[in-house]
Amino acid sequence: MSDSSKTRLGVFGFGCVGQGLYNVLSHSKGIKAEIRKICIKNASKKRSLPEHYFTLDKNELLFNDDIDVIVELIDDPVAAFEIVKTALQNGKAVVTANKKMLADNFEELFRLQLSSNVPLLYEASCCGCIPIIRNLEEYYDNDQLSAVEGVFNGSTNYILTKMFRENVSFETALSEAQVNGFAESDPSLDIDGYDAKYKLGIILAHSFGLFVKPGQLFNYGITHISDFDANYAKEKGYKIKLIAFCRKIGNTIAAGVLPRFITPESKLFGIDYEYNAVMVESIFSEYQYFVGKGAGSNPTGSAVLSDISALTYNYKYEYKKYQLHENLQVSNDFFINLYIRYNPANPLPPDIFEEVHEQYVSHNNAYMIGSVHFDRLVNSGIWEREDVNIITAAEPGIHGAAAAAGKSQEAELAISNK
Ligand SMILES: NC(=O)C1=CN([C@@H]2O[C@H](COP(=O)(O)OP(=O)(O)OC[C@H]3O[C@@H](n4cnc5c(N)ncnc54)[C@H](OP(=O)(O)O)[C@@H]3O)[C@@H](O)[C@H]2O)C=CC1
Ligand SMILES: N[C@@H](CC=O)C(=O)O
Repeated sequence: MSDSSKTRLGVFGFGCVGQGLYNVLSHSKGIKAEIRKICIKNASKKRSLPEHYFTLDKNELLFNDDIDVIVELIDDPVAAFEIVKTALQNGKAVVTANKKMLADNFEELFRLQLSSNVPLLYEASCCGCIPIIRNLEEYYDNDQLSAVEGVFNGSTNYILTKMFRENVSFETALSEAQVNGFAESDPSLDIDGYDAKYKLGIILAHSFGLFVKPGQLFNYGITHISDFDANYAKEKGYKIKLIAFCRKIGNTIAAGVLPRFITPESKLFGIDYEYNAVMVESIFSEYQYFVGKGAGSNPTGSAVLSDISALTYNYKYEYKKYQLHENLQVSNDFFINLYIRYNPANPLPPDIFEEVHEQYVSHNNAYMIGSVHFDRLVNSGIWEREDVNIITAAEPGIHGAAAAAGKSQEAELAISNK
């Protein structure tokens, strides 16, 4: 017999996260919730729960009066969007972990929450069990944020840690990330920086009130990192981590996903394996760091459970930064310090660097480090070249055109004063 005082859950998906949710829920004492039905895709898979839990028919959950909350944990973003939309339209609150589905349809889902007055929660979609979205919504509701950045993808961090700390090959480390359930079903989403970008899109809405399509943000992954790049990092005492960043510069937000050299002094240096970290920089509270497992069955299941619990006290996102109506926009009109390694037989376009701080040329490899206008980088297409790798310098020096103009004026003055 079921207890009618419990929140009744209809769960889509019983893979890594779905099973994590089941496990965490069955060990949680405080929460009054029970799984009523689980919709899966493949009838032939062996399941760890009795058969009566499962169905292949989504309508058995979506149009079931005995189900209060839909928990969407599938790996198909298109099917997930239909499920989430139908649930909200039919008055069922939704919890999801699906960052691609959210990022692709964010504004529509925001408007659907308003028109249906039904909550959609998605803490698990960003950085596993780190409670970043609710903190951005609640704790930082009045503090003015200047930047949010960090390690937003567990698989790439796991792969880079394995490569750097244990000398494991990229391929072996990736297959371990897959076996552990960290990687997406299509792992190119992880290693090419798309997954981190989807999370960045969600974080942009809760940090700066912006709804940005994934196509508006530049992402560059970790697949181009060569032995030469790894040795360069090791000689300097650096690690390499995939970093998602957004930084307010005047009325624009500089944002993107790129690998970055991390110095031992950085708080991100010790964030290894599947751990994620989010640095929040704000005017009044200054720097704060959130650290936790960014992927995996139980950590992600616990973030999903936390949202289910939040629904029991009628929590919903208010999109407080969006309500501020600040005149902000994401733009590539900013400067950033980059390391660009290339084959000296195929030189870089001459105008790619604004200023060169360091350069090296040998028979097979060359690199330059210096300040690059981000829009010029994006439009150059050099990021498509097989011989090129791009890593943000240890001091990213992200700044706007005004600061750059000020700097060159200063330089001119310094020269004329000599
Ligand atoms: N793994 C992780 O660490 C994290 C994952 N996420 C996100 O959580 C979601 C789930 O990931 P994960 O558990 O790893 O994925 P898995 O591949 O482990 O599991 C996917 C599940 O979805 C089911 N499924 C797929 N399509 C449908 C459909 N159309 N209808 C019903 N069920 C369907 C599959 O069914 P069947 O079992 O029959 O094949 C399977 O049970 C993804 O959006 C992912 O990005 C978020 C944070 C962390
Ligand atoms: N594939 C993702 C899973 C969690 O979001 C990752 O590796 O971070």
